[in-house]
Amino acid sequence: MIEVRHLTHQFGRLTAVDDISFRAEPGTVTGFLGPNGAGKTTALRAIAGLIRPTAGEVRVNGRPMREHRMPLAELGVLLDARQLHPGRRADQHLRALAATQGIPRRRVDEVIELAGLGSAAHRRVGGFSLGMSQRLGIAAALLGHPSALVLDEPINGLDPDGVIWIRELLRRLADEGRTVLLSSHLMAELALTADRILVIGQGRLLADASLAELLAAHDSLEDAYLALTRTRLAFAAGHPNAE
Ligand SMILES: Nc1ncnc2c1ncn2[C@@H]1O[C@H](COP(=O)(O)OP(=O)(O)OP(=O)(O)O)[C@@H](O)[C@H]1O
Repeated sequence: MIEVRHLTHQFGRLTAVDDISFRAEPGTVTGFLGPNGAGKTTALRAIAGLIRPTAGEVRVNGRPMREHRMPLAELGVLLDARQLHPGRRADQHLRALAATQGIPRRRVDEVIELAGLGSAAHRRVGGFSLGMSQRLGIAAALLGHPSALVLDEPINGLDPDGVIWIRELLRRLADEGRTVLLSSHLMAELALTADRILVIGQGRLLADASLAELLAAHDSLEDAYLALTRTRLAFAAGHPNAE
């Protein structure tokens, strides 16, 4: 379970995340949708405990991340898949991460297989494509069998097989009772993957609804997204034609 209460984060004068509250529940794939610069990554970083919010709080399985003794077992995180030491081999990277929390080496082999990286495990990550880096990031996120996951744009760079692979993986993880929160710009893909949709614009939460609710009110997730971002953001800006 991921609980976000009145989360606000400012970078100097810029309010990147503005008083958002929501829950991502176990057994559910929750999709975070919003335009560039809406605040998705900042919110995910705050959930992962990588930045301290200006206001509000975030709990993962009942506690802030910094209070968990075995963080990799609580929350798997994929943020910037490219931010790895380029000279390290994929298996070395995963082994080093596993060693920080006493995760056995056989789990490293398991996640390498699960991510389809078997043939690339001994290659240096500096030579990886974006899709391979994403697969490695997902392998790392799964290392500790976490009960919750936050994945920032995990579909970016994946080939068609990879897109199907991650769709099925996220479904399976949710069906196992895990909490899955991912961001994506790919609305058609989110419509196939997510059970619940959070729409964020200019740091604010514009919608928190099940996919079924959104599709009952609109022809597609894309229509729902466009309607929400146009009318709510116009309203927030005091636009006279806003609903
Ligand atoms: N480290 C930082 N320092 C200053 N401003 C930042 C920093 N990180 C993000 N921002 C700003 O905060 C706002 C929200 O950025 P964020 O990356 O969270 O959005 P996003 O929804 O993830 O966007 P995208 O879809 O483009 O990845 C943007 O205006 C961005 O420029």
